[in-house]
Amino acid sequence: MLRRLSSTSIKNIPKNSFARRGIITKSIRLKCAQVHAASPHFASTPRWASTAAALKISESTETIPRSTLPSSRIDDRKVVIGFENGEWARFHHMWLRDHCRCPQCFHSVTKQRLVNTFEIPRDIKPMKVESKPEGLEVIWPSSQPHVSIYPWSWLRHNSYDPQLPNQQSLSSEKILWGSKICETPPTVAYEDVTASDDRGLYKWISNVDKFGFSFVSGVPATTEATEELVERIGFIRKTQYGEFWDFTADLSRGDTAYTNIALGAHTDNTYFTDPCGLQVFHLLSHTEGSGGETLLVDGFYAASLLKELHPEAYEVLSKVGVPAHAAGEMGNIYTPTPQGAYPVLSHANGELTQVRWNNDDRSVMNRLPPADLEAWYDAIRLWNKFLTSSDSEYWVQLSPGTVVVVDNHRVLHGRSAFTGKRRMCGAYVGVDEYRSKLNVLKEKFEPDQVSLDTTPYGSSDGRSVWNPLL
Ligand SMILES: C[N+](C)(C)CCCC[C@H](N)C(=O)O
Ligand SMILES: O=C(O)CCC(=O)C(=O)O
Repeated sequence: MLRRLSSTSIKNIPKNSFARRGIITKSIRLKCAQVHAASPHFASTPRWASTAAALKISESTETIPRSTLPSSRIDDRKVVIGFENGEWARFHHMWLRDHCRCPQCFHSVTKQRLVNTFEIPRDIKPMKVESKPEGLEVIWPSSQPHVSIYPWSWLRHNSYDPQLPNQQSLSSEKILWGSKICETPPTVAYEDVTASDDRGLYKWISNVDKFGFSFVSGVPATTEATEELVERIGFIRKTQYGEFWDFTADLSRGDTAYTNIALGAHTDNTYFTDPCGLQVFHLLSHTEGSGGETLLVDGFYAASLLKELHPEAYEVLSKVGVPAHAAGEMGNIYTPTPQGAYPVLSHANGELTQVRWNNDDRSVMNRLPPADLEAWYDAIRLWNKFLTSSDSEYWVQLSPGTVVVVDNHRVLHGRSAFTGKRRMCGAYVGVDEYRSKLNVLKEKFEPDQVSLDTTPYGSSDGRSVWNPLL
């Protein structure tokens, strides 16, 4: 959830002035601090609060005695854990047995479940539970002889009844940006990204995770070096345009990218069920002409402004599916499955997770109830207004040696028209390959507390079976 904490609601801002020049707004997760340059559009410069809200579950009616270990007791269908700080959580017996991660129940190398969930009696109940230093020990009934141990930090992280606060958030903060990002664009040097210790690679991918894009400077202006760089993130995603592309304005493929016309801010692959995660561009040369500037727009930033100032339009863009196609070559007609199922703004758990927008590739809007049609067009007009505002647009002239990688689920890209001979190369990487690499590098450089707490007795290969991502 991206929220801004401020003493002045943004709603006091005049309806049509949406520029938040220079705001860099971080998502609010467990802590929030806002950095912003007061915008002339603000009726009054809001004081951004910074707060680290740590709420305590005070639902418990029990006063659980403080002790060096959490308390544990068996209820009729759940085990109740009383943590040292007074918080408590309950876990169903069935859930505990299903989540045993001893070597018999969970493959310690493949990290796959071995226990047969469906042979666990629905009314299974522990014979005994005991609080041990390494975690909750559960002794299951002799009819189902088994002893399980659940690390305390893992139980707390996975609490669901209730879900305890302050669990280390596994999703990282997002820094939303407008045109002022041009002052400090996220950049990592090629020599760092290609260093064998992967620290620079982690910095690069972390930039993408945080900002939705990042440059790499000092890259040899060759397809070979660029391809190798992309593959440090993950294998290249092959599409109807090939694998690693080296393209120019020759219409060699049935898409306007292979022309010299201007392309408005868009995300690629809206015609795929699963649009690529990353898109990499490296301008190798541009001679005998001009133009061809690259446009980047933070779709999450634009969406956050739309949500604040035109919540009804935000709602429409979050609900109405948009059909799309790629049909520029006789050998294929791509449409997502199901066609028209995916809105401009997708959400999960109430959070904006993906922007899908390419008005050029949009097919016929033939599923809208007639009464909603004008509202949808009004919504995309507002959306376009936010995307194309000088406050949102970040124009940058790429040059040989500078690679840009873009999170195609968040940042829109485009280009200005150009003349002359322009050669661009790059590739797609799947969203899961990108996120997997980020997970692996986080595990290496910034391991989460649960993994740290449990690795001593939860891993055979350096990856804890209690890793909270599993
Ligand atoms: C392969 N390369 C990136 C050069 C061009 C791909 C065309 C992308 C298409 N216009 C879309 O919006 O998905
Ligand atoms: O040529 C460019 O700079 C970008 C082309 C483009 O938008 C694309 O290939 O998706």
